[in-house]
Amino acid sequence: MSETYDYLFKFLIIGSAGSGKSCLLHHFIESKFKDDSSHTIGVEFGSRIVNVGGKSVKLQIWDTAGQERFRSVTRSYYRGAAGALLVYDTTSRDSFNALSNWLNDARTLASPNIVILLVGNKKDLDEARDVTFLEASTFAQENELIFLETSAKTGENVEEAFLKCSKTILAKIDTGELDPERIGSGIQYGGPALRNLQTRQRSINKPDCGCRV
Ligand SMILES: Nc1nc2c(ncn2[C@@H]2O[C@H](COP(=O)(O)OP(=O)(O)OP(=O)(O)O)[C@@H](O)[C@H]2O)c(=O)[nH]1
Repeated sequence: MSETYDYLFKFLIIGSAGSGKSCLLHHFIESKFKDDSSHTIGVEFGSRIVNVGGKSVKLQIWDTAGQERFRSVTRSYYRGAAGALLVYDTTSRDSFNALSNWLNDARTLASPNIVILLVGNKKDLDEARDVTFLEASTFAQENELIFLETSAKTGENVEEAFLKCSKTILAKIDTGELDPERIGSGIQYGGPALRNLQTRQRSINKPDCGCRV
């Protein structure tokens, strides 16, 4: 069955091992907590169509391994991402301290206009909290990131994280700050918009691939 959507966005989930990236993806796709999650080997993939401000958007999401030994593999998936969830664990200062490195990788290896949402996960473990909301929101402000705390266990703010990132990308398309037609933008048109684009491409004698992610 063919899927119809207005846009397709390539998303990444990055951050330290054990911060809950796979559980966030699983909750977003399956609406439940993955309680037997083990370390990701390389990358995993999920996709879902969401409605954002009246537009249907297919999110193509790459969940990357946080372990250092997979860094060279995971880095190769950064290219052409439109959005990223940069995840730390609110109960782990080490995962918070590592954010600058992850951010640097995302900004240098993915699209320069990538929209990044900082996610403080494991919000449900408040008694074990090691990073305050205030210091993380200060970090987010200093680095021009959107910020949310989530729990992949209870599902709190999981949907919101993906939707907020998508909404920001759509707003940037509307203002012209992001150009879906730029190769490597991490954005594709779907449905009628894609057909129009392909017709235009054919008329100027370019290959009809429609693939811009
Ligand atoms: N209490 C609680 N535990 C969580 C939450 N999210 C993940 N976990 C647990 O944290 C551990 C690591 O979760 P994963 O999703 O596998 O972590 P990851 O970031 O994908 O790890 P890597 O694949 O190694 O990079 C698992 O034992 C999860 O059950 C959460 O929101 N709350």
